[in-house]
Amino acid sequence: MRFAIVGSGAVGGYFGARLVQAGHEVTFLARGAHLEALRQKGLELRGPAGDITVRVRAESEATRVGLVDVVMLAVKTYDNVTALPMVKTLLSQAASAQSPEGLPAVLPLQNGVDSPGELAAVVGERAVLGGSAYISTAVTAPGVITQTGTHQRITLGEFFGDTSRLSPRVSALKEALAGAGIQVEAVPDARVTLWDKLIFLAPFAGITGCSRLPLGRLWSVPASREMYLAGAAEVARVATAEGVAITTRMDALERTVDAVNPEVKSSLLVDLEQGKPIEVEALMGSVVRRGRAAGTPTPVMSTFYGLLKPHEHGRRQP
Ligand SMILES: NC(=O)C1=CN([C@@H]2O[C@H](COP(=O)(O)OP(=O)(O)OC[C@H]3O[C@@H](n4cnc5c(N)ncnc54)[C@H](OP(=O)(O)O)[C@@H]3O)[C@@H](O)[C@H]2O)C=CC1
Ligand SMILES: CC(C)(CO)C(=O)C(=O)O
Repeated sequence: MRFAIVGSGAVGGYFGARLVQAGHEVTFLARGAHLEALRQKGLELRGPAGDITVRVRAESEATRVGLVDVVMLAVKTYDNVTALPMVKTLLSQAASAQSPEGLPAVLPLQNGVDSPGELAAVVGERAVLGGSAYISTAVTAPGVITQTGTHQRITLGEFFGDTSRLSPRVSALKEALAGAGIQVEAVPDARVTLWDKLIFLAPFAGITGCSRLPLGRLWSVPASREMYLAGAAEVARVATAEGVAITTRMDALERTVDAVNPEVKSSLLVDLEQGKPIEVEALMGSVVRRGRAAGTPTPVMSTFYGLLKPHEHGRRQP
């Protein structure tokens, strides 16, 4: 398959490199020193399974890519404003070459539940899938992506249209990903998995970000634990109010958090500590706005939102 990766950082770079290794035709859209490193030295993956370097095709301009079957969108959500026009260019180049399965398509791998809608506003619903990444990676130097732990998984499915069954294009993409050694789960309705992840992640990012503490210090304090669970219940109620058949059960969520390494910080807290912009809109703002629209109160998530919003741009100028 022909892939373009828009945002070749921690997530896009990792999964893109696995696809290159499996023989797929992959173009990495990147910028700055990372782009130069990808061109000069290739993409280096460091991790528990060993270190590898793959030679890659890296571009800064979407117009130079040519025909693709799948675009993976993996910039931070606050960079969608510059990334979505690139996705539009990539898909419009391939629009006349629609396959019987319904490709080309775009697979967002971002956190939160807003990305498919934001994409659809730019490229139309038909091309848009829903996806989530479960991995812990970071760009640790230009051209270098370091993985912590061994988990790496993509969940994908349809987000618009017929979400009652696995679509042919989801099945085709699942095969390509699985063939590249990526753990992959294909689901009929990606809205469910995106919301299930947000129920866990939004209050986790909120409480660790506001307290500047890793999970373990919070989870052992009953008042903090209650606050996390109240936030999670708010996100779950908003999902239900939107008609999404979430699968998260609160007792199971508690067990999930029990099992998380107590030293783990949310990526939002890591970004805050490093003075980087944070995905406060995609994680907290989205829940607050959607709750308001559905008439579902979100007092805990609104508190996280109000406390984190001033840090939205980090040290970057808005
Ligand atoms: N990292 C992880 O372990 C996980 C991340 N996620 C989610 O995945 C998404 C991506 O996160 P992550 O991979 O960590 O982010 P990164 O910052 O590591 O990677 C994003 C990359 O996209 C680049 N980029 C942004 N805008 C453009 C543009 N217009 N043109 C070219 N390149 C661009 C960035 O460049 P620059 O550095 O110059 O800004 C950066 O290299 C987020 O929504 C995150 O929440 C989900 C699960 C796990
Ligand atoms: C929960 C965690 C740390 C898992 O990698 C995550 O996805 C995030 O904080 O963004």
